[in-house]
Amino acid sequence: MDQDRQKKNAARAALNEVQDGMVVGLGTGSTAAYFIQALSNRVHEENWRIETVATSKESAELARSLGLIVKDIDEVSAIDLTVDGADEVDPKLNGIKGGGAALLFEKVVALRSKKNVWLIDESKLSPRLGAFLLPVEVIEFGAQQVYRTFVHMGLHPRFRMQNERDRKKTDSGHNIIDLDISAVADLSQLAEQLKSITGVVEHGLFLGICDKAIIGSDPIKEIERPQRQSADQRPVPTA
Ligand SMILES: O=C[C@H](O)[C@H](O)[C@H](O)COP(=O)(O)O
Repeated sequence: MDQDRQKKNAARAALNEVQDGMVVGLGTGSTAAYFIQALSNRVHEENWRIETVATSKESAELARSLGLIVKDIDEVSAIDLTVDGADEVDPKLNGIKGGGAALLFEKVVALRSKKNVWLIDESKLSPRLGAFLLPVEVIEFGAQQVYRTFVHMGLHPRFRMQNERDRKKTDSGHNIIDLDISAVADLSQLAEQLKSITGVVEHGLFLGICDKAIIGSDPIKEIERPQRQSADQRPVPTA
C-alpha cells in the first residue's frame, strides 16, 4: 500500500483515541493534515465539543478552515491527546521529528499532553534512529557559530534552505540546521549536549514522549509504550 494511503488509514484509525469533550493537540505535516480533516468530519457528524491546540500556523489555519475550534496553548488547562506525524520511529517509540520545521511547537505541545499518538507509514519505522537527518532549531543570531560547533562535533551540519538564497525560517523566525546523527551511539547524551549549546532552541529528538504509534498498513498495526508517563511525570520542556 502506498505511503499516502497508509497516512490516511492511520489518520482514520486515530479517531478511536478521541472522545467528545477532549482538548486535542494537532500535529503538523501531511499525515497530521489527514488527521485534522478526519477529526473535523467526526466533530461535525457527531456534534462533538472538541477544542484543539495547533503546533504550527499551517495546522491552525487548516483546522480553522475546517470549522474546528483552535485555542492558544495558554488558553487551555490541559491537553488530553496529541496526534502528530513523525519522520523516523524506532521500536521503543523514540523518534525524529521536524521534517516540516515544526519541532519546537510540536515538542512544547507534546510534553504538555496526557497522551501522544504518532501516525506513520511503514517506511518510517527504523531499527535505529539516524536515517533521517536530525533537525535542530537555532536562533538566527550566531547561527553560523552554532553551525561550526556542529562541524566540530562531526555532525555534518547543513542549513535548511527555503530556496537557493534564503534559509528556511520556522514559525518562530528561527533557522533549522539538519545533522547527520547516523554515527552517534548515545542519542540521550546527544540530546543533552544539543540542549546545552547556547543558541540552540530545540532539537527534533523526541525520546520517551510518544505513547502509541499507529502504522497505517493493511492491516493497521499499533505499537504501544508499556508504561505511559502522565504529562506531569514527563521531563519539563527545558530538559
Ligand atoms: O515538523 C514537522 C513534523 O515533525 C512532521 O510531523 C513530520 O515531519 C512528519 O511529516 P509528514 O507527516 O508530512 O511525513
